[in-house]
Amino acid sequence: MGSRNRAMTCLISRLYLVSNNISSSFSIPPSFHQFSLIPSSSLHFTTSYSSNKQSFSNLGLGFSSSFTSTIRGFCSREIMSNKVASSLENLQISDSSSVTYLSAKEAAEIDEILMGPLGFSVDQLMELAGLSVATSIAEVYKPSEYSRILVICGPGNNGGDGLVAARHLHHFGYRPYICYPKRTSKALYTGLVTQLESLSVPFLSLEDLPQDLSNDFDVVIDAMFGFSFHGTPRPPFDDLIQRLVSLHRYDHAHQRSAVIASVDIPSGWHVEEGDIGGEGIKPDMLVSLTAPKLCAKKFCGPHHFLGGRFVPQPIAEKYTLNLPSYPGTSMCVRIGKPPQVDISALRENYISPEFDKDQLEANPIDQFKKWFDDSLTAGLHEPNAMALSTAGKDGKPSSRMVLLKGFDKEGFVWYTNYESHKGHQLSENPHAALLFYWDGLNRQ
Ligand SMILES: NC(=O)C1=CN([C@@H]2O[C@H](COP(=O)(O)OP(=O)(O)OC[C@H]3O[C@@H](n4cnc5c(N)ncnc54)[C@H](O)[C@@H]3O)[C@@H](O)[C@H]2O)[C@H](O)CC1
Ligand SMILES: [K+]
Repeated sequence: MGSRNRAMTCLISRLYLVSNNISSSFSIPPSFHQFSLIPSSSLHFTTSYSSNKQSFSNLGLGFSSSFTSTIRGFCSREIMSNKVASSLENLQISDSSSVTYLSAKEAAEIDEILMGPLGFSVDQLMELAGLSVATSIAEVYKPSEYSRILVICGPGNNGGDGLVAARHLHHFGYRPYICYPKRTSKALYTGLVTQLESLSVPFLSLEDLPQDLSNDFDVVIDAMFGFSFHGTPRPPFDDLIQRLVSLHRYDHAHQRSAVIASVDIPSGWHVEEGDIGGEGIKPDMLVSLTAPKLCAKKFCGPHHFLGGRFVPQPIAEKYTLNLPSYPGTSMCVRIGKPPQVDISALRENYISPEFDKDQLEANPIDQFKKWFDDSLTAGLHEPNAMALSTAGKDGKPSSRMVLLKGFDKEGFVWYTNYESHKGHQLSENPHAALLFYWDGLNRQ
């Protein structure tokens, strides 16, 4: 007990249609082709279950004799197509080839405009930049596997972003360590250091750092230099950059090495030309801020994110910025294609509380209600989404997602058009199956 397999009890495995008169009251609204009024009538299923707990997996549900004829328009085709178009636009813009890249001069100009006529303070922008870095890391590297994070901070604002990111990562459940060898005495920076010290985040000196960073850290955040870097790196950053370069070599020699996440620019790279000699660091993640700089075109790692969700319209217009939209309330958005993955390795090890037959409600609908309430309380996304599987008289099965519209002792209700594929299949063969998948509760 305790494993996902056992906890995932199959609550309803088969629906049984008692009545065959489905076709009796089909009515397709005349405007169907214009308004996509999908539900012209409801298919209403009722249960005929056994109180014997053993028979759960053979639960039989019957077709309701009280056949309701509900018509519910939910979306006009025009609205739908606008929505689809705008999501497709976002997808296209996420293609890195259409995104705007800034020169070092443009990036510095934008900074000046933001902090001049547009009324922002550097503290504000740095806070948002650092939060974007922390959320980007949290999107890809989960604290359960990548808890130990070394943040190497440089002398300028890029270093400040690193200090802010470390604070947020601490609150997200990671264990950050800071290496900040060239500190400035400005109040903004001393404040950031005090905040981290008050959280007992350790500061490591250069001497404290192990030569091989992979032994002690899962992620190294490169917050050494941003868009004001020029020339070749001076000590002690030259050596620190070399340690990150060796991580890449380590990666080839061993199975697992610490991953590198660079803030805005991979440190040591030319801001516009990129890794000129080809001997620089090769980050796994790059979090571009405001808009990617030209060097980001040369970034080949698997995770490119954009952060700094503070660009006002006047700036976007002046620099004709073409950037991906941030989803919902997110502080970061992925640029470009998601990384190629080995599908066979996509597997989570679920650990669930024990669950056995003694805990089951005698009435399967009561059990369903318990679990459905749990999924609502947990705030799961669309807990009423269910896979409906049907097969026509040819026996070929089809599955699709539909939304549960209600349930009671009589059964489960959803709406469909009688002329739909599922409508036809159900009229030919009244057997069907429903499956709910409540991710996050490890239940189906
Ligand atoms: N609008 C935004 O997107 C914001 C971005 N932020 C971050 O700020 C950096 C740019 O910060 P800035 O202070 O201008 O410069 P850097 O951090 O890149 O570094 C300047 C620092 O480095 C020294 N330096 C330059 N070259 C070398 C070298 N070859 N060797 C050693 N040291 C060097 C220089 O003397 C300075 O001391 C941007 O990239 C974002 O990360 C803001 O946080 C918010 C707004
Ligand atoms: K950097």
